[in-house]
Amino acid sequence: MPAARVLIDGPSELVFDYAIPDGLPVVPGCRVRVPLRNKTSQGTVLDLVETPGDLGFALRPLHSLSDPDPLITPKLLEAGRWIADYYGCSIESVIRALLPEAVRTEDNSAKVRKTVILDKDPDPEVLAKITKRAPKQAAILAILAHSPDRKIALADLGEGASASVKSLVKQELVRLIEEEVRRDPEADGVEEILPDSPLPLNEEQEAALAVILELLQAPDGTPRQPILLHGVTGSGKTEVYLQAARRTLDLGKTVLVLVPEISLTPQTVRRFRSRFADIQDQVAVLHSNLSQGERFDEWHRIRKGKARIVIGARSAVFAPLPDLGLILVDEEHENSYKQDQIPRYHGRDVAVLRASLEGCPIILGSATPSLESYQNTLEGKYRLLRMLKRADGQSLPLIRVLDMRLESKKHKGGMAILSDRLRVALEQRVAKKEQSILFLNRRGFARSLQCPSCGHVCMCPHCSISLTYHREDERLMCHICGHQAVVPKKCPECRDPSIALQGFGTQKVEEVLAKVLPAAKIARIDADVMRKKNALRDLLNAFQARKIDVLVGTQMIAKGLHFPNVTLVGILNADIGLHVPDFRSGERTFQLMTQVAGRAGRGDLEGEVIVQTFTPHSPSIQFARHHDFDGFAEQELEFRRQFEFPPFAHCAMLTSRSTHERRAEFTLETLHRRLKEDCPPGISLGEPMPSPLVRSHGQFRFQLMLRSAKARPLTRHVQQVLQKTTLPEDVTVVFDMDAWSFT
Ligand SMILES: Nc1ncnc2c1ncn2[C@@H]1O[C@H](COP(=O)(O)OP(=O)(O)OP(=O)(O)O)[C@@H](O)[C@H]1O
Ligand SMILES: [Zn+2]
Ligand SMILES: [Zn+2]
Repeated sequence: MPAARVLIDGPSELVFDYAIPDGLPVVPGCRVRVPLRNKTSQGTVLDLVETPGDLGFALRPLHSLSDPDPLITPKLLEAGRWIADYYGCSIESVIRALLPEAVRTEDNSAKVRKTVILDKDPDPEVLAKITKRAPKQAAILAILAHSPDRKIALADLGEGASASVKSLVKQELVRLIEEEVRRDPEADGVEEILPDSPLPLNEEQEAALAVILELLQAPDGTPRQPILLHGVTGSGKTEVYLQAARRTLDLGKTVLVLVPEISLTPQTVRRFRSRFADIQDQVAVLHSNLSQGERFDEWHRIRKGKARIVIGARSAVFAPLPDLGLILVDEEHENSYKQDQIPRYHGRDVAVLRASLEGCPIILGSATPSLESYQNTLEGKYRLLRMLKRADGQSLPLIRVLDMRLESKKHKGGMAILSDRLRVALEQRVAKKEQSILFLNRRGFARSLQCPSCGHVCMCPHCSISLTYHREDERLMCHICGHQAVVPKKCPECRDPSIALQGFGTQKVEEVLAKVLPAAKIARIDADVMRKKNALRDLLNAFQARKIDVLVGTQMIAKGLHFPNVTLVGILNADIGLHVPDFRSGERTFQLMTQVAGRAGRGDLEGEVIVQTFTPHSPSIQFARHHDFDGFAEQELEFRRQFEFPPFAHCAMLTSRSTHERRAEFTLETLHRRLKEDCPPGISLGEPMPSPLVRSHGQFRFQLMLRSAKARPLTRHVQQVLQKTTLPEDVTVVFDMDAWSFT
């Protein structure tokens, strides 16, 4: 007799076996009610297990199914197990991600309303009788006959109608049912959706779509290689996604679209809504502002196959779509796909896994592919498709790199925010009624030491990343190998004593602009604006309507914006991101520059990009300037190979945190010592050291980097050590596999 192995809801991760009552169709993924001590609890069936006959006691039977169908499909459950194993987290934490809170709690049960339905008109004779004897009932019949779909909510018939309806039901003239109503997140109708139709594709798009269609139509069970679609900014990737999605729906299958963050990609979402305006009720957009009730309804609409296109950020990778036919991952290089809380999965990587389990094609698209995905194409794991021309026939914008060391001299040692060149370019645009966007690079934080006159940055001699400045003890430290140096009194390069920290914010930029461009309308997008509901959308709409001349923002607005009247894009401090202690800093700078530059010249007008930097010769800036992804990738991959960084190794972070500095440090040192004992071959263990952000939210943080060509042995080794180590109560230890953040 198989028993059900049930994971009980709740933080304690209890797992018990229960006997299955006869005839109850229990399968893995089902939600069940079970007896626990003297109460009833809910849980999720993880597995069916054979119990030995001589257990010596009888297993308690489970009570019932909470839902007639398994809420987690076998494939999603399998993906869940993979995540737990790969990222070293508990299956309970993964189940929480698979089944959102809103779906697990029973209080959010579907909203139903009583609805009266008229299936056929009553005989004229019968009707005549009713009209005479019961005019109220006759009136209800008349209303129904004229209602859309010949049905109406009981509540809409007004008070006191239920007795009449009851009587009509008794006479079998109408039916009364309980109908589920959708809590429609778009019901407030804030945005009008204008339908649009497919564009005739150009040659490159046609070729890309043909490959995707071939995979779509391949017989079930054919292995399908993931596709990396490298298309330059404005090459029309979205159009390819839209047409591939339509074909998938035509085949009777469903489509999952992952975007970096819904609030940051309003234009992409709007294009999907417009293209599928004819089947608007089949489109589900999962964003973080959904109420619990709305989330519950959308989730069930998806599971029942009513919503056949799902657009969402990383957690949508678990959307319970039946018959999944296609997965699209837009801007696959974006680091927001990595979840920064347990379970710390990477949405793109889980999407690739899910596609392989579901046997469906997956397209990873980007103008600046991640080196991980690109390396996978070089190794033949993924297939590379390219679109190197802009869809509208325009050329890629001209990029000018401005050496800010010269500007700084002009401003007598002070930091120039706006070069003369950029200021003049802005003035010209304002005069011509063309629009400009200015980006301020705020990735990481300016903790590296950079000389304002020559641009020199203090680097680690062993790791080729910048050293981090620690104010507390006036030291520079490498966050990979632990190398330490004293803060130089003069720039080692040019002897300038004003070597200093740099950093300014969007607000400061707005102030400066207001002074130099008094006639211009200037608006700013930053974290403050993002916190207000609809503020971003309203701002972008105003920009679209040309009510704003200059838009200032951080790179968080760089994604997917398409404004034909923008002819100038400025990047104020292109190299700040280069000097954060992160081996991906060069890659991020290249991506940022390319993406941001791609916002210029997207209409009939030609675009210009001005990049201000203290390190004009840095390779990421030069390759971006020449729109040379391959050149950049070749050089950067060589560096990663030499220093054993991803994609040539998996890189994990172990972090300890506590309000108690010594205890956090001591804990990590203990773990380090234990990790060192019988460390499996192939794992390279870094040294424990303070995190770059050594104090955050009142907690002290220490970190340790681990690298390994193979992921599993690393995760297992760390898990084993963690399991046999008792941590002090006030210390939290976090393990992050394939880490994307090193601060
Ligand atoms: N075949 C086509 N013919 C004409 N215009 C097209 C075609 N395909 C796309 N476009 C238009 O070109 C512009 C850029 O396309 P799209 O935004 O899809 O590019 P993208 O590759 O997704 O860009 P990005 O990566 O920069 O966000 C859009 O205005 C789109 O409507
Ligand atoms: Zn210098
Ligand atoms: Zn180092």
